Amino acid sequence: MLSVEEARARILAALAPTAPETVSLPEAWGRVTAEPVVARLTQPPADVSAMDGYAVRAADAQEGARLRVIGSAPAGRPFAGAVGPGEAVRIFTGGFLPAGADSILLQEDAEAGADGMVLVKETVRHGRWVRRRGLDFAEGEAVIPAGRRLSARDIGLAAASNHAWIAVHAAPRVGILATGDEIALPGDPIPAGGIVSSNAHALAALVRAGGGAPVVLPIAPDDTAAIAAAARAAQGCDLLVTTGGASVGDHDLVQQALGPEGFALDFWKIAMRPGKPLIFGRLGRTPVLGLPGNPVSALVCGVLFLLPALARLSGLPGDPPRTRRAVAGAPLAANDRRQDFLRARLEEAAEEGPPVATPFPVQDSSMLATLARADALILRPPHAPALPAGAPVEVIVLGELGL
Ligand SMILES: Nc1nc2c(c(=O)[nH]1)N[C@H]1C(S)=C(S)[C@@H](COP(=O)(O)OP(=O)(O)OC[C@H]3O[C@@H](n4cnc5c(N)ncnc54)[C@H](O)[C@@H]3O)O[C@H]1N2
Ligand code: MOO
Repeated sequence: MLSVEEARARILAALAPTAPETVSLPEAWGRVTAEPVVARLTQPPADVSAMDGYAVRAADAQEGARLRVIGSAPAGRPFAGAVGPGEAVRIFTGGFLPAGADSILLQEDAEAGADGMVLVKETVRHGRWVRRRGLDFAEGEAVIPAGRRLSARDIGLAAASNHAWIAVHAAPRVGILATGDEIALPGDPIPAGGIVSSNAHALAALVRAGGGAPVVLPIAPDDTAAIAAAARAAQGCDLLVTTGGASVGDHDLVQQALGPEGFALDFWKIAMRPGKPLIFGRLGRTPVLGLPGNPVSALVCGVLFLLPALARLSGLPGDPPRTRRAVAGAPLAANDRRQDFLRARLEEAAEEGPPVATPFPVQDSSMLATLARADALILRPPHAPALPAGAPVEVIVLGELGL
């Protein structure tokens, strides 16, 4: 059995970022830049006022001085002339600083007279309230690097630097194929001995959280021909994810079904719990991630392997999920050779210190309710010794992953 780290490394090594495409700014949020965004202008384009007030020469604007107001410079309508000695120009936030002026007299520090003069009530410091040309960024500057997932802030920056379109990696299309005779879609009639399929829906949501576009395929029964046909249909996807049929039972048919289709197995089985019978390989050009059917196993494998795979396909490195330090809220048993991921509640420490992670007492991999209520997964490395309550542990915080 492979370690979690080795399995993840092999999955990532087999994946390449999707091709770039050009999308409009509102579409670009959450996507990963395929090339740097280079500013097409300098911002601000000129020295501008940061406040409403008067553009003045600081040398003239001593407390008690009276300056002649010779014009006005609102944002978008620069004053054409120049400010000479003893003069001022009425200016508003964002207005271009007129020639000759070097500072702004704040409106609150001035008193306009009916005679076209303005009284300086507070001495003006040279350069005060002037935003220099290029303060924010300069034309030609790479304001956003390639390989960055675009935040709302980045979208604003791209717009300000005069880009209406951005080259990003295509959102990875992930085919999701749930298999099993016993499963039915929520709301559909449930066959005798059947259960409702939760995996496809949960995984589709996880794919969205990871920046991908889920393509949920119809459920395939435990029948090699049906599984093969469904998998063939999904070959246009950047990744095919199956759930169920990954284990050793007579009805666990994913490998049997895909074999004759030319499936090349990379590995099967990982030293982890839940999630041992994970399959990874390639069907033609399409990488295939075969997740176990147990709902918690499928989602935990989704966190550990599918999210990094989505990141890699999206143009990011595909780092493992970030772990944080916590302390055990209950004693933990010694672990065997499989790395364990325990569903746990996470609570702030009573006093200062790391949060407290308390595992749910029953960790059966069919139990979705405990997964939904869990805030975190406690990592228990292979062969970890028993730990008392209060001992330090590493946790993956599920909320941080958007799950
Ligand atoms: N003799 C052994 N039996 C099992 C082993 C083993 O090593 N030796 N491994 C166990 C482990 S661990 C897991 S995990 C499961 C994984 O099995 P499969 O991937 O083959 O999944 P299925 O057998 O098809 O289903 C398992 C379980 O999950 C339910 N299921 C399946 N699909 C869905 C779905 N879309 N939504 C909700 N629930 C689903 C299914 O009804 C089963 O109850 O194998 C163990 N057995
Ligand atoms: O690994 Mo299975 O996923 O333990 O239930």
